[in-house]
Amino acid sequence: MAITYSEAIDIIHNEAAQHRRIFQLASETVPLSRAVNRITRDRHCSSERTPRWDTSAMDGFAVSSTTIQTASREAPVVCRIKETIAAGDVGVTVTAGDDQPVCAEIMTGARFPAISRGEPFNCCVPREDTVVLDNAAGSEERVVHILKPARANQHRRLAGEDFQPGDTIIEAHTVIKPNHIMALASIPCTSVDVLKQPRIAVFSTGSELLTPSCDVDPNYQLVADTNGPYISTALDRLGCEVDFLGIIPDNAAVAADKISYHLMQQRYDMVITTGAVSAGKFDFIPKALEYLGAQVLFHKVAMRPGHPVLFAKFIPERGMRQQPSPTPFFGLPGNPIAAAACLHFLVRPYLRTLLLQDPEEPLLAVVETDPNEDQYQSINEYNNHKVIASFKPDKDIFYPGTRLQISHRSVSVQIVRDYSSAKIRPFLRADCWVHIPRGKESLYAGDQVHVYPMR
Ligand SMILES: Nc1nc2c(c(=O)[nH]1)N[C@H]1C(S)=C(S)[C@@H](COP(=O)(O)OP(=O)(O)OC[C@H]3O[C@@H](n4cnc5c(N)ncnc54)[C@H](O)[C@@H]3O)O[C@H]1N2
Ligand code: MOO
Repeated sequence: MAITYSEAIDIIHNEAAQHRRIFQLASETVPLSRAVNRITRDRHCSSERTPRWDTSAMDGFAVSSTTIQTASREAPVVCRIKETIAAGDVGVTVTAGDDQPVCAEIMTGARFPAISRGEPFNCCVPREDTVVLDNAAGSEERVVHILKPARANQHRRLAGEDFQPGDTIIEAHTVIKPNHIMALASIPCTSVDVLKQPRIAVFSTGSELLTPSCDVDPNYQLVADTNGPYISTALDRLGCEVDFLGIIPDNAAVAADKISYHLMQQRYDMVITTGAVSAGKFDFIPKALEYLGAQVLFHKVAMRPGHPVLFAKFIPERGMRQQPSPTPFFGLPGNPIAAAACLHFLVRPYLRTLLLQDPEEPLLAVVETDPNEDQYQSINEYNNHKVIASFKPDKDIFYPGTRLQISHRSVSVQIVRDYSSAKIRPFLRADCWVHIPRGKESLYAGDQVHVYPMR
């Protein structure tokens, strides 16, 4: 008897919550270059102001805006160039002259110079608004004709206008994205303490699956393994350390042996298989779990696709080297889109709870008809709203969809056409999942639904 999707989620949260302390305590320090997609253990704040000094935003000349306020093409203000300052140079003080205004040639990002006396340098005139004259014969000093006035602080980046000491760069327990890496590097930080990465063993099952090395006998209808690569790469993108451990043939004892070998090694925090969980003669996963003494937490969930999914835990044998905690096991269904849906809506919630993340927040979207699909447009009209799909209200449904338009207020979505849990072509067009909760019998154009982007 299948349990409901929300019952399944409760069981999953409950199990994952029992293990999350291990992940929190077993954090590690990684260089910034390997931190993307990992989860911070602590909040990171800037300890410095950035930029550390006032710097120039343009290549040009640091001057006092007062000195050049009358500058024009017809009557340029002529300044002596006393210094040339590159980004990264130490701070300099320009000696003021008695007869003629002075300035410093300054590059983008270079620190603004001080001046020994008089009006401070408070702006940069871009090189394009000046004419530099060659050295006069026998003179070391160059001069520049400033052709335009400038406001105070023009092209000048003030110290601390980016980060101030104490500004939060990233909160604790947050997934590190490339923009965090940029900000962390700027403060500067070279390594981060992150939560332990879940290590996951993935197997495909089925004697019909092609292995990369096998010779194809034309008498057999062999199937390419799509779940192994999909599940492994999707988990990798979620920040897990994944080992794809190959294909298990249709044999419960072989499966039990393979899984038990890895459980004994205590290398993995989770085991995932795809296939062999429904009602067929060769659906051996439940039998293999029995051999291994696993505790089945649920088998079959009222969801589509993914109905035959199985969740269990391996209880460690007494007397193992270190007494580990139970290892969770997900037996995802073999149909590729069912495996993908179960990964998103069952395995991911487990991992989020484990890694101290809140449940994924869906987007709210309006369902639209697909103008190329006339099948539903002629039938089932109700209040002028076209019926997009009808279903038995006894399960949660997850359709692959395509997001059409995002404005600041709404997203609209189309269900992909020709959907089937065994067909890969419609899934190729999808960029999100649409969740239709249990209890709904028809989906009308204009209905609001929850949408989960595929990443
Ligand atoms: N009598 C019943 N039959 C089926 C039921 C049911 O409740 N009663 N459930 C159906 C549903 S829903 C699904 S989903 C599938 C899932 O079955 P299994 O998890 O047992 O998967 P298999 O039978 O091993 O394979 C199903 C299908 O998927 C292909 N497959 C399997 N693994 C892979 C892979 N790694 N890459 C690509 N394709 C794979 C396999 O060749 C089969 O075609 O069961 C329904 N049947
Ligand atoms: O999980 Mo099955 O679709 O519902 O193929």
